[in-house]
Amino acid sequence: MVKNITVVGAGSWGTALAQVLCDNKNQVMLYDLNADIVKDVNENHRNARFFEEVELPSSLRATTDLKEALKEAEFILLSVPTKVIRDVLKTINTQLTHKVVIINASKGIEPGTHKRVSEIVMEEINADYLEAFVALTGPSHAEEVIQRSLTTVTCAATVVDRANEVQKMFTNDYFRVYRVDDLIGVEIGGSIKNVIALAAGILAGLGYGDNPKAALITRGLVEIKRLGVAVGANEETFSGLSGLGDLIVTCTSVHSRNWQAGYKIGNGSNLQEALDSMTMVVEGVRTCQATYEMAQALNIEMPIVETVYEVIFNKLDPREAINQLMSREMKPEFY
Ligand SMILES: NC(=O)C1=CN([C@@H]2O[C@H](COP(=O)(O)OP(=O)(O)OC[C@H]3O[C@@H](n4cnc5c(N)ncnc54)[C@H](O)[C@@H]3O)[C@@H](O)[C@H]2O)C=CC1
Ligand SMILES: O=C(CO)COP(=O)(O)O
Repeated sequence: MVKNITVVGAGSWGTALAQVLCDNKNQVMLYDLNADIVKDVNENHRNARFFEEVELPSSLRATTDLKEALKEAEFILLSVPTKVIRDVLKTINTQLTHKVVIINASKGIEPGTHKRVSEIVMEEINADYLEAFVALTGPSHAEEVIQRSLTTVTCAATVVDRANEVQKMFTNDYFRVYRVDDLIGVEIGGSIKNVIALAAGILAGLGYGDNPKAALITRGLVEIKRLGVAVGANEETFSGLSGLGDLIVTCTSVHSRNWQAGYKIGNGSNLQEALDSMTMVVEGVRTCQATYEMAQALNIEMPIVETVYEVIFNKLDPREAINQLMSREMKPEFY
């Protein structure tokens, strides 16, 4: 059955997911503050800011008018940087006149509050208008999804039936959605992998090869799992698409914005220079702050996250950072 979906954020991820939904014959409206993007989608069936060569489905519409965008929406798909999510939700809340399902595709944890996006949604959207929350996450770079290249992700929901529905809405011959009953786990895995991806980029920028990359992915996953289990996630979730899967793709792909920012830092830029040279959001920076705070507050050992924090926020020299990690006290691999 045709669904009516409003995608909030016409960046690279929102646009790629909107195309999947259009391919599946849904009615899709993109909402963005950027009037040039909206005009480009409506007039040229393109979003040249992010995908120069791609012709988008002609059924895809876009608007800068949030009220208009929400009028018919049964589902709202969030794909804006997590830094703006709370404010965007506050505005959405003032405009809603009917119940919606909110699907979140953004990845991050809020510094200070340590809230996941599902928790921010519950705080900001009037419960009378929120039918369910669904997280959609996994190894999926927009640059490949927009080419309709094979991709698998997973979803987790506050209402099981809605996870089934979202699976059906998105799944087709190139995009396959699993489901998992662990909202905390998928949100933690999808967010903290970006911090480890910054580290992977730093290593590459310093000229290191595959051995430390494999070590970083493996030990990074241990840290993500430690924190995740401490805040109520199931350990098994981290072996899945939202955990290991997303960690692999973000630590190994040149498409990754977090990897790219890390690479510039490894190459000698400071954080600000690295961010200034990027046009897209680098979520790992804010999530590094949040994860570092959580690790301190919960007394959880996260040496890689702490090291990334020292490099990006306190200007610790990346080579010295690696020396410190490599010379930590010897211990068993599992304890
Ligand atoms: N790009 C990717 O391959 C993937 C991205 N994600 C996540 O999706 C989220 C968005 O990422 P990208 O699409 O890469 O970001 P992006 O930087 O490409 O686009 C963000 C879009 O949000 C819009 N925006 C910013 N503030 C807004 C507001 N207040 N109201 C409406 N629109 C606003 C911007 O104009 C821009 O078009 C991030 O959390 C990212 O981690 C998740 C999976 C894949
Ligand atoms: O989450 C992503 C891939 O699954 C996107 O990661 P980047 O934001 O680092 O590009």
